[in-house]
Amino acid sequence: MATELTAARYGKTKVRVFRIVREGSWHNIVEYNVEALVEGDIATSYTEADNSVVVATDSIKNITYCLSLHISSIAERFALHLGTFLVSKYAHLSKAFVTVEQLRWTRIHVAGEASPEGHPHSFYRDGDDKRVVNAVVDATGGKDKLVATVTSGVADLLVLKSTGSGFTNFYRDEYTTLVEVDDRIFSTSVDLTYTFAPLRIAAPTDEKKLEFVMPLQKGEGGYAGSVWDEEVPGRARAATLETFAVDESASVQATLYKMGQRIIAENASVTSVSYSLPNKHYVPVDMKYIGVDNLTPSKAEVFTPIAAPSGLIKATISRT
Ligand SMILES: O=c1[nH]c(=O)c2[nH]c(=O)[nH]c2[nH]1
Repeated sequence: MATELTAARYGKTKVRVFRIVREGSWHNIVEYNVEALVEGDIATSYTEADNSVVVATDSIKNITYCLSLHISSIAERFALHLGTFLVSKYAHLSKAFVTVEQLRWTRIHVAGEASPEGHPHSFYRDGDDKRVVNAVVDATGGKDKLVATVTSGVADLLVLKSTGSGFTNFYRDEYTTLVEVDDRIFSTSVDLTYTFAPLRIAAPTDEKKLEFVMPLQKGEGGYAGSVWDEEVPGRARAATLETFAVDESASVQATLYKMGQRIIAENASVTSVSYSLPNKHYVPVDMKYIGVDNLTPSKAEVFTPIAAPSGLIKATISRT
């Protein structure tokens, strides 16, 4: 029997990092869940039990912690830093795939407090949605010609509107039982990713590569391609929420497209936007048994949330 190793990638996942950035008594915090996987000349570790080519996943975890000392609040920057480090430090590793999931921590505001920016060291979790960054750092064209592809976005942003949504004029045939409605609940858990133009990254020159800090901020130079814009995550989240709220939704599909159009329009560095939107159905309860009309869409007040099945609407909108 002939076999061949056709793909191989390994690394550490679920590396949990919490970092305090101390500016005297003023603290900034970030919490990341990190995955860092690598590809390269590692085939013999699978095919010949040759561990000499394996940078242990434990070491990859340790590197993640070390680079955490350089964390800024910009998850993209951290992901690129880690990916660049891995392919620069190890000659035989040619690609790094880094995913950073950032959890929400928002500063608490205390009534009468001195600082309008909030409490110096106290925070709360103000939502279960996460910022998610995927960075691929590719050294296959040479260690001095690193190319990075970055997609960022939001996961698990749960939204609901109680009207301003309908679904009519859909295709009908012998399988159609769905009734047209001009008023319904629209709820979804937004998964959004947006892609930046590929970046060229200056190879680290620092001998001690741990001290190498990514030259990724505006004006620092060292990379070509799109201009890095730290405001994109906030704008993309706001565009998603606001479009969802104000759109007189003809369908999940139509609202999704408007959200994507707005993100592309507002963010020059974004080349494409993808959404994955489950249509979380809420079914009006038939309350005829107590003489209440709860089935007329615009009058319905009592619903059963249906966990499964749900619709699932996906699309990518690209700049042309
Ligand atoms: O917005 C919607 N899009 C659909 O494709 C669909 N299909 C369905 O049954 N309900 C809905 N709603």
